[in-house]
Amino acid sequence: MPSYKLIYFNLEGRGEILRYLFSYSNIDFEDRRVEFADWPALKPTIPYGQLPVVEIDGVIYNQSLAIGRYLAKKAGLTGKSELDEIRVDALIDTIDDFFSKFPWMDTEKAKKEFMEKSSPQLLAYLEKTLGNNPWFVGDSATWADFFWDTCADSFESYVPGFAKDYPKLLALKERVKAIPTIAAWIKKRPKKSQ
Ligand SMILES: N[C@@H](CCC(=O)N[C@@H](CS)C(=O)NCC(=O)O)C(=O)O
Repeated sequence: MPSYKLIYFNLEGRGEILRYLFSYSNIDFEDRRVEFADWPALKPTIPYGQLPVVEIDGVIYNQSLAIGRYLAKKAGLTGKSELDEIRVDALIDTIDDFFSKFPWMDTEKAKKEFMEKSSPQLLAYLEKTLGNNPWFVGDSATWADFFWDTCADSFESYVPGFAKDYPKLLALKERVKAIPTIAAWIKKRPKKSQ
């Protein structure tokens, strides 16, 4: 088994999907959390100067979704057919587009306004895709379900209740969190949350 070190800030954000995927598969990983004060010194040593990265047997790999897809493949979480893989990737990319546009560094007011204006399109799409099924794609969980949960937790920490009118999407989050290996991770992870 290779050795894995996840390097990310001391928050959930873009690192949490990788922590979920490691945990889901019971893969041991070092969860290195960088303090913001230490980041300027570390940044020039990181490919493309952004986190998260994962060090696998001493080699650094960047881009959270490239790493996520690698881990999801190992875990059988990318979809059961090639066409299901398209559906899973489309969900991942759609949620990621939204995550990238969210004004993380702006004021609380700007975040709330962004959410009010832009989230209905995302949430309606996600709810329609889910329909009355337990998971977004196929008859079992994929990493798109996990990604929705981790990203929604980040949005929720800034704009509480942003998805309150979408009970099926909230129930999906609960289903993800109830998966035993994910529940075990959530129980043991640092309480600081974003
Ligand atoms: N597409 C990249 C985005 C990475 C990214 O935006 N990382 C942010 C934190 S979430 C970062 O490293 N910010 C610090 C910086 O750019 O100096 C990924 O998914 O890994």
